[in-house]
Amino acid sequence: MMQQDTIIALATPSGVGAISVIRLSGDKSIEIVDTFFKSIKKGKSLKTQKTHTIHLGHITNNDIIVDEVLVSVFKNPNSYTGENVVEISCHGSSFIQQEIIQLFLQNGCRMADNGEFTMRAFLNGKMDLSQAEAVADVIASNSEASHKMAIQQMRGGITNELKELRAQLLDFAALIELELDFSGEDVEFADRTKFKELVAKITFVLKRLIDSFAFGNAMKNGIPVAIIGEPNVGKSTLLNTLLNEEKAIVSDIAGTTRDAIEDELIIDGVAFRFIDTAGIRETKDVVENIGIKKAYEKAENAQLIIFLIDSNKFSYSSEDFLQEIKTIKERFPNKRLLVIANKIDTLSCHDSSILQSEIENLILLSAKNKTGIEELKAELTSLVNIGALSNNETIVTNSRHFEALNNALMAITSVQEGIDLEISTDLFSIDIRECLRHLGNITGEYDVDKDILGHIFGNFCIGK
Ligand SMILES: Nc1nc2c(c(=O)[nH]1)N(C=O)[C@@H](CNc1ccc(C(=O)N[C@@H](CCC(=O)O)C(=O)O)cc1)CN2
Ligand SMILES: Nc1nc2c(ncn2[C@@H]2O[C@H](COP(=O)(O)OP(=O)(O)OP(=O)(O)O)[C@@H](O)[C@H]2O)c(=O)[nH]1
Ligand SMILES: [Mg+2]
Repeated sequence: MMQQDTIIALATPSGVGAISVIRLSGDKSIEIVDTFFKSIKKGKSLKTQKTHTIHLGHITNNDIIVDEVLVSVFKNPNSYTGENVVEISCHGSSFIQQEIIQLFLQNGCRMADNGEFTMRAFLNGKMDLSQAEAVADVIASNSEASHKMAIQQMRGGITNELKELRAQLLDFAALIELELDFSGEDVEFADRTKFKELVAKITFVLKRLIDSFAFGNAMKNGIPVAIIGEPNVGKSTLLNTLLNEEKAIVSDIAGTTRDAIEDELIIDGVAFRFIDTAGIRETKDVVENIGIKKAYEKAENAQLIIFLIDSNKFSYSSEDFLQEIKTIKERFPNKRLLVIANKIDTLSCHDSSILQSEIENLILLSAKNKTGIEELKAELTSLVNIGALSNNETIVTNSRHFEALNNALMAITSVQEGIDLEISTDLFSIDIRECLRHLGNITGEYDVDKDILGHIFGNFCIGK
């Protein structure tokens, strides 16, 4: 499916830089650039150059030199898009970038849409859809973990995981459908034992991939960590200390924070999204109550909860202190909870050692004096199991893939039920086809809906 137009876009960020790259793709890209390119070697034409070669010369317009440039030539089908591609590396002035792009727009090119280079790479079979999607993730990755997952995906992670199983299922689908053609004659082409094994294997792999999504999604977008506790315990101070920035207002007035305030911090290659919330207490203030409700919601949706208590509370009453921890644990029975005693600087050494010894797994820190912060960070990273990442297991991070995997699992479960109930083959052959369709959706194997492509590539930047 060859695209007709030759497209052009700035591949590097707009604005001034040392060098900028302008990229063209399409049938006519080489000859269009050739018209305005004067090689330093007299009479050298780009059209006769080999693929993957670089040429020094000038881009000229009506004999006026626009810039001295390096031009790279990639020839169909040996390029990123699979089409003829030309890249012009010019000096990174905004004026030069615009002059060159305008020149080619007036001479047979059109502006590329968002992600159109990568969409063409997909349409020309250079990569499958899940790999093309991963290109956007690679560009967006901002931590070691998100980068690792995106690169793995771009290299075909999920595709490789499913390719073989899908091919085997396809074979069975064909055999079973063949049986249907001979339905009167009671023949069995498909080996039932092998088929059952395959269905079990597919179910197993799908479940593992589906299970990886919660982790993968959190790692990609930053693991949400809600900071909650009573007013004035130092939640906003902790947020600011972690971020090393005066992000939230701090004051000794109880009820300072109303709205949830959040920002991302990368610790040991993992992105965490810390969410400071309104202090939880009984109040008649309408706005404050909205904030408190929100605090509970944030905690509910977070992956981890940091529960902050003022250490001084322990000095007044260790029972109240313990009761508060108990209450919050009961409120969030299914959450990872980190209990932190703050303002440890105001406690005597004696009191803090009692505190430490009496309560298990308590982290003591001073958000204000920045002590105990490294211990907290170490605790946070230890709670995140990045073992899966280092084992190079495929981790699903894309919600479109997650949905397709769930649909495929539903279909294969129906197949399994069909086998168990020994219903006639023609009934579950539909479910096999359904499963194949959903698996094919991930890689874009079947005719992909134009809207879906538009949606996927519309989120890319221009020039990618
Ligand atoms: N200058 C530049 N840098 C870039 C890209 C690009 O398009 N241009 N890329 C864009 O994202 C990435 C690299 N990806 C690329 C993937 C394939 C091919 C390519 O030419 N493939 C051919 C030939 C392979 C060969 O024979 O060496 C092919 O697949 O047939 C180029 C870049 C990152 N860096
Ligand atoms: N001594 C001491 N004071 C602290 C510490 N952390 C915070 N504070 C002080 O405690 C007061 C309340 O701090 P905030 O960070 O605004 O408390 P908060 O939990 O966000 O309060 P609300 O937003 O009202 O729920 C401020 O005066 C801080 O300076 C600490 O570690 N030691
Ligand atoms: Mg606050």
